[in-house]
Amino acid sequence: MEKFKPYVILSAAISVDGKIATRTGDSKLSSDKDLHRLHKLRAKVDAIIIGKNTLMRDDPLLTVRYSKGKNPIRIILDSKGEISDKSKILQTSAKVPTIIAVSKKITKSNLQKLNNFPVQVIITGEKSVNIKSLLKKLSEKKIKKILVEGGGTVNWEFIKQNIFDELIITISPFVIGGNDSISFVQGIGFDKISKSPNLHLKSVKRLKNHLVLNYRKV
Ligand SMILES: NC(=O)C1=CN([C@@H]2O[C@H](COP(=O)(O)OP(=O)(O)OC[C@H]3O[C@@H](n4cnc5c(N)ncnc54)[C@H](O)[C@@H]3O)[C@@H](O)[C@H]2O)C=CC1
Ligand SMILES: Nc1nc(O)c(N)c(N[C@@H]2O[C@H](COP(=O)(O)O)[C@@H](O)[C@H]2O)n1
Repeated sequence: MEKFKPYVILSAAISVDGKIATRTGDSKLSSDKDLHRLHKLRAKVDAIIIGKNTLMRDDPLLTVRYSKGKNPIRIILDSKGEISDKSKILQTSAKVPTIIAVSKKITKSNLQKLNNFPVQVIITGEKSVNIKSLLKKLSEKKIKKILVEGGGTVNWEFIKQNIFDELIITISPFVIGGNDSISFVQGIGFDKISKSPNLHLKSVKRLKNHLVLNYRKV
C-alpha cells in the first residue's frame, strides 16, 4: 500500500480546546492571514479531500483565491452520492476538476444525478468509501500530494488507518466547548496513548493571535 500512497497532509483550524466547529456547525476559526497561508498551501498540492458533512455544512469552493496558483482537484467522500446538485462544488465542476468518491451503496438515481455534471465518479468500498483503495487510484492518476481539509470524521479515518504524513493545524484564539461540537478528530478515538501516532513538531509560526503548528509523523 505504502508504495502507492500519495503524500497526505491533514489540515484544520482548531479552537484552543481542539474543536473545528461549534454544535451549530460554525467553523470560521482562521484569520484572513491564516486563510492566505491556507490558499498558498492549496496551490502546492494536487488535490484536496473533504467529507460529505463538510460539503453540506460549509458549501465550500476549495479553490485558490487568496493567493496565486492553480486550483487543486477537489475530491469529496460521499458514500451514497447524497450531495446536493445545488452545491457550489457541483455547480462549478465545469471550471474546477472534481472527483466524487462513492461506495457501492450509491443509488442509481444519485449516480445519475452526479453523472449530469462533468465530475469523475470513483466507486470504491462496500459501505463507506475505501480510502486506501481511493489513494491507490489517485496515485495512478499522478496525484502525488493531497491536502485533507476535514471534517473530524474524515480526519479520524486517515489517522486510524495511519495514512497521513503531516499535520498542519492552526490554533485559533477561541474556546468553543460542548459535547456536541465537532473535534479535530471524531470517531471512537484510541484507547491508549501508545496507539496514537508519534508526531515530531517541525515548525511553529505565529500569525498575531493564531499559531500554525506543523507536525510530521515520526
Ligand atoms: N475548522 C476547520 O478547519 C474545519 C471545520 N470543518 C467542520 O467539520 C464539520 C463536519 O465534520 P464531520 O461531521 O465530522 O464530517 P466530515 O466532513 O468528516 O464528513 C464525514 C462524512 O463523509 C462521508 N464519508 C464517506 N466515506 C468516508 C470514509 N471512508 N471515512 C469518513 N467519512 C466518509 C460519510 O458520509 C461521513 O459521514 C463541519 O461543521 C465543518 O464546518 C471541516 C473542515 C475543516
Ligand atoms: N483552515 C481552515 N480554517 C477554517 O477556519 C475553516 N473553517 C476551514 N474550513 C475548510 O475550508 C473549507 C472552505 O473552503 P472555501 O473557503 O470554500 O474554499 C471548508 O469546507 C473546510 O474544508 N479551514
